Amino acid sequence: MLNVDSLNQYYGGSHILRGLSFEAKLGEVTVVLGRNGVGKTTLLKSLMGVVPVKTGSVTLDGADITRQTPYERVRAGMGYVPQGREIFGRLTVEENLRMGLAYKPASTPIPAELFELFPVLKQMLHRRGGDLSGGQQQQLAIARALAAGPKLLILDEPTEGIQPSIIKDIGRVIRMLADRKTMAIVLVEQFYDFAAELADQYLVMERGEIIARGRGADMGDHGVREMMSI
Ligand SMILES: Nc1ncnc2c1ncn2[C@@H]1O[C@H](COP(=O)(O)OP(=O)(O)OP(=O)(O)O)[C@@H](O)[C@H]1O
Repeated sequence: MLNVDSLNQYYGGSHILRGLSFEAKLGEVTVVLGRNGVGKTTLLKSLMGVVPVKTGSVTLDGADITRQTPYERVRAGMGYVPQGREIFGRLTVEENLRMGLAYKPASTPIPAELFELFPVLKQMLHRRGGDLSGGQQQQLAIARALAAGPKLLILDEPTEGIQPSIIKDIGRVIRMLADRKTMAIVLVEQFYDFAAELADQYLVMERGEIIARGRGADMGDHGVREMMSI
């Protein structure tokens, strides 16, 4: 589904991503772990085309998207939930969801399923995004990314600053989406327990490199929690 090959990324003279290669498969949650500043967000921004890839390639369903704009990537089937959610605070929940359908004809309805996944959004449809709690905003950001029916969903620390009950709800939705086998999911996460519960595959990053990888079920045996806390 998603293939990343020898990806290198720089900010000015700093070498941020160092030859990353991995595959994210349909029906699987690929969790990317690592401490602050190791390059996880930069990796996701590179996958989305928010920062241009220096060298290496990104392939989605066999199509090389390395040089595509973020807009083209959304059209190609990528959905992005950025760190910090980036909800439009002055727009309503409905208008935020419509943003996720921006490239479709204006008459395209908001998929009813989004309200089944996140019932709170239905109740809040006409409220401003900025008036929602952090957890509700996170659910809105995920729903917005799902609106156009992506085949790859990318999430950057969806549990950051969110209360436990909503973290559980978000975890359930991510698992359910993966189990449908119509989507690949790449999840950047620092909350180990949440990551371990969802991971089919894990990657651990350190200073721009993948230093460990394996199946989610083996994270405990492989000492991944300890890698995060050193
Ligand atoms: N726009 C930028 N210009 C220059 N350096 C940057 C920029 N954005 C990030 N960096 C640096 O690149 C490195 C990787 O940052 P990145 O945000 O990708 O890490 P991260 O693993 O996502 O960390 P966090 O969990 O804190 O978000 C850090 O050293 C950071 O200071």
